[in-house]
Amino acid sequence: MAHQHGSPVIGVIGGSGIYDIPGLTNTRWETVHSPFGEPSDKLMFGELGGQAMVFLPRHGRGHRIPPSELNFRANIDALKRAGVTEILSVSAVGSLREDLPPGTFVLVDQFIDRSVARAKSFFGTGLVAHVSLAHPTCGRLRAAVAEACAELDIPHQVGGTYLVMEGPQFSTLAESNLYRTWGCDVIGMTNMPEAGLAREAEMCYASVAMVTDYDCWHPDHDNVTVEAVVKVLLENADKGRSLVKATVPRLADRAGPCEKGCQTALDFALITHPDARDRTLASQLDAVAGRVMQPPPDPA
Ligand SMILES: CSC[C@H]1O[C@H](OP(=O)(O)O)[C@H](O)[C@@H]1O
Ligand SMILES: Nc1ncnc2[nH]cnc12
Repeated sequence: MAHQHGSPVIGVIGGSGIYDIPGLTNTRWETVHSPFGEPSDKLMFGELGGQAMVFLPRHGRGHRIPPSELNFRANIDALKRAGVTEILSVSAVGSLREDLPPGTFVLVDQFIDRSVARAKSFFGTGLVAHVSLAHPTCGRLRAAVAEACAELDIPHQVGGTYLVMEGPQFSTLAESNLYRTWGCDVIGMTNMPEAGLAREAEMCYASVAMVTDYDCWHPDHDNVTVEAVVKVLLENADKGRSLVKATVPRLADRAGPCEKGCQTALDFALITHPDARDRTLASQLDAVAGRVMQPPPDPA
């Protein structure tokens, strides 16, 4: 699917509890290959109210893949190849604040990344790039999600800091308390490097964090378990899906590239001289960085 500016294509990455989006029309599951490896699953192409969209279950259908084994690069690269311009991520998170009880949706604007065992960039030796992550999520996309939350009467907070932990074990009490002193709002295991890679791929990225538990710091609540997370997710997954359905049509008439600069993030990011570029890496980056790469010179 080649992308034309003026026709946004929304990609939804569904986290724990969101393995499909019922109600899409003209759907088909398709394998999309990436030079960075295999994405978590096939991509589901479809339409919502006449708006093209693509869905990817982050952990694969059946929740097969743990956070540290997710191929974030393949997932983002595959969505880019599928023509996606804006990514809406839906995730389960623990709350680090009393006033964000289970059932609240936090529209994340910042991350503290404590993940340690993940490939964090598409770029590397032979093609070095540094993009800005000062504002790691897209304000334009977040505003559309906020409007949809208000319309659907979903309890939500616009803005919030998501602490990314490596997992798969949940936090210790000392860690949970530390993250609270850092001013973090919610905790999860997946939004980084996902958001950073979306920025490198010049795609808008917004994160809807659905609070499922109080992690392990709250004296009046049990420590988080998968059972508790799944129970709250089952109560909230329909709201998450409705939110996607209410957000996607709001983006249909947004012509042109994002004014926040997400879709021009690579304009001043590449630092390796064209003559010094690694041809293999450059060719793998055709989808992510093709817009800004001069073809490497032929060897003499
Ligand atoms: C099932 S609890 C832990 C699991 O849930 C979250 O996943 P996602 O962000 O994809 O919804 C969390 O990050 C962990 O991966
Ligand atoms: N408390 C928690 N910590 C990490 N990831 C989570 N996903 C849902 N709840 C979580």
